[in-house]
Amino acid sequence: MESSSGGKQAGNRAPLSSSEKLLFSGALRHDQAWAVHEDPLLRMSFWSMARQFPSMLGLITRVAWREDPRALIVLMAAQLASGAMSAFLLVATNQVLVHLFADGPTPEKLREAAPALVLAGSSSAGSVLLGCLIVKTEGRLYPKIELSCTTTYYGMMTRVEMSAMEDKDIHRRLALGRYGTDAVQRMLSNAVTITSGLMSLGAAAVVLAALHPLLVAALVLIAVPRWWGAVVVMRRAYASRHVWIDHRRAVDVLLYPITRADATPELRVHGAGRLLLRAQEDMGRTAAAEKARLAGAEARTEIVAAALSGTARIATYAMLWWLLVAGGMPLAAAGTAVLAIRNATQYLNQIVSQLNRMCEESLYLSDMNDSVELGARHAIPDRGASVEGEGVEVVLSDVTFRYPGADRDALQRVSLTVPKGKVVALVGENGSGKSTLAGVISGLYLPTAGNVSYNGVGIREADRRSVFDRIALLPQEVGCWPMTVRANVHIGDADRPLVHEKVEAAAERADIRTVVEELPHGWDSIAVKGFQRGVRLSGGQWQRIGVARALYRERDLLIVDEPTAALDPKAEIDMFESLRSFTDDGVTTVLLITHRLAATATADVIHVLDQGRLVESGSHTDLMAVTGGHYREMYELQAAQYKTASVPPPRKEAGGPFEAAPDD
Ligand SMILES: Nc1ncnc2c1ncn2[C@@H]1O[C@H](COP(=O)(O)OP(=O)(O)OP(=O)(O)O)[C@@H](O)[C@H]1O
Repeated sequence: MESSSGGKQAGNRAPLSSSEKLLFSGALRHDQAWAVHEDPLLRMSFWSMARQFPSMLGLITRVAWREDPRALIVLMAAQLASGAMSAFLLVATNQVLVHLFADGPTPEKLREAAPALVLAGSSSAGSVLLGCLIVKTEGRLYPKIELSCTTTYYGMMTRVEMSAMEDKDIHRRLALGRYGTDAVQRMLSNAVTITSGLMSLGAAAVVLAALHPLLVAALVLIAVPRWWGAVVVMRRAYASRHVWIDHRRAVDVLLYPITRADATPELRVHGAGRLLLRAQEDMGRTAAAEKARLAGAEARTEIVAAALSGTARIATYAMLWWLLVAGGMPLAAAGTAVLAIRNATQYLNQIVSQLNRMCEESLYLSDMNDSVELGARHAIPDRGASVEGEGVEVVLSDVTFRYPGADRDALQRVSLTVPKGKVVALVGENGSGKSTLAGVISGLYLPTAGNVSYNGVGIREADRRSVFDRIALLPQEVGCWPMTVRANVHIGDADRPLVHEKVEAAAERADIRTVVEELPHGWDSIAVKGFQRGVRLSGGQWQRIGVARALYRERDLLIVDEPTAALDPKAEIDMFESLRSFTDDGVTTVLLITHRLAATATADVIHVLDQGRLVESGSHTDLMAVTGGHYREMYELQAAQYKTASVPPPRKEAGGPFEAAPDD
């Protein structure tokens, strides 16, 4: 019955507000892990959850065993003992009641009840101590499990092939695993509570069965409506949460830009802020109405469950009455039965609610296991032949590359050599495949067909770490890490110890040292606003940090993709001169991707790409000699832009402020 109500809730979407229609052309639905699990959770029934419990317990126990077997043993033993304490407490309570309800003078009854009282007190004290031991052991075990899962998961993510990250489905499955790192800890906590609950419930059931077998049946009758109510309410809570989360996140999406400094001018000048505020009010009202409707439904379910359970309870007390009067049950046994039923109902509620949560967490944990396995299948191999020798020569033979899911090749049968100690330029129109080719040359992408070799070692046979170890990258978009400016340079060679003098030298060559040293906190400035010592660097300054990072790395092949896009003209000229000088040692190679053809003119070799094909190669002079050639055409187009002899005069408007003085 619970699954059907869950399904009904899933269909109960809050009505669309006019703001959602205006801004999102419908409801803004998120593509997140919880959204992926929405339907499975809503379909899950209590019985399917109960059936899954042993396998979930197995899953979590294996993780805990791997991290700290001793803590796991202590935890399990403490739980068993805690269940035993519950049983002792009930039995002792029963004995106390037997003695108190017996005939005879009160002092004597109390004396006889004393051993049972001591047992009851010891059991309670034992339960408390065991509870403390459980808390302490959990505190020892949980962080270890979380740390290990986090390290495993993020470690896997850093080793996955780029092409797997580019594959939408693989990336989505990999990314889903992120939620499992927290889930594992919560799941263990759920498992602990459920196991303790089951132990205590078992103890209560044994005591009830010993008092009278019918009492166990009565317990089930009392409990079933409560379980039903709890599960229905929880299913609705899921549905409500998902409706509400989408809404709330949509509101967050709207409100977030208001807090951002870079959005401020448009918000104020264009009135965008008022539009966003109106939208959040509008959507907030819709969400509130939906929540109120769900709260009403929950109240009705509670009433039905309480009425059914209450009726069963009355019937149980009537049965106890009958057993007392006609069946010869002692009053003490009836008292114990009432206590056992009350305790058992509490344990049941606890088990249902924790089981429900555990099922949700288990979906995230199995996502994490799935993504770690998937990541291992797509991991960059960490063994193979090492790339030896001074400098590196890269040879591409008939390389074709297609991005996962793309319907055409980004590179088609490209063959070229990137020789040692030279400046090699890659040019071509937007989308012609330059960055893709740089990705293939750097070993980030494996060719779909053809081969790439480094000093004669093929990419498929090479130990990729030794390929990466030969390369320094300066990508189009420099990574802006939320750490100090110093660390932002050092991250270029993160496997080696930080050497501040080297950081300074690299910054000097990248012409950013003075800028950094003039910051209020110098090299200790955090390169993101919003933190203490935080600073905001400009686009051009970040580009120079990127250059410093690549220089700090000091490797044989420096790949620079559009290094000057954010630089002013003087900095651009300096940058190209500086790049050229790196090859002076005759070993370092610079692979330069740029649209500024004035810079490529001094390159040793220029490769021209067009729609993924290599169409021309040679020096500037060679390529300019090709009549109707791609390179020559592009070069002449750019050169023409700078011949600015004929800047158009301002438009004449009668009486306007820029009207030229009439010729006399
Ligand atoms: N991650 C990706 N997934 C799918 N297709 C991609 C991806 N990156 C690039 N492409 C496609 O591959 C082709 C080559 O893109 P690439 O970025 O290599 O061109 P480019 O010459 O560097 O362009 P630009 O000068 O604009 O930087 C383009 O058609 C582009 O749409």
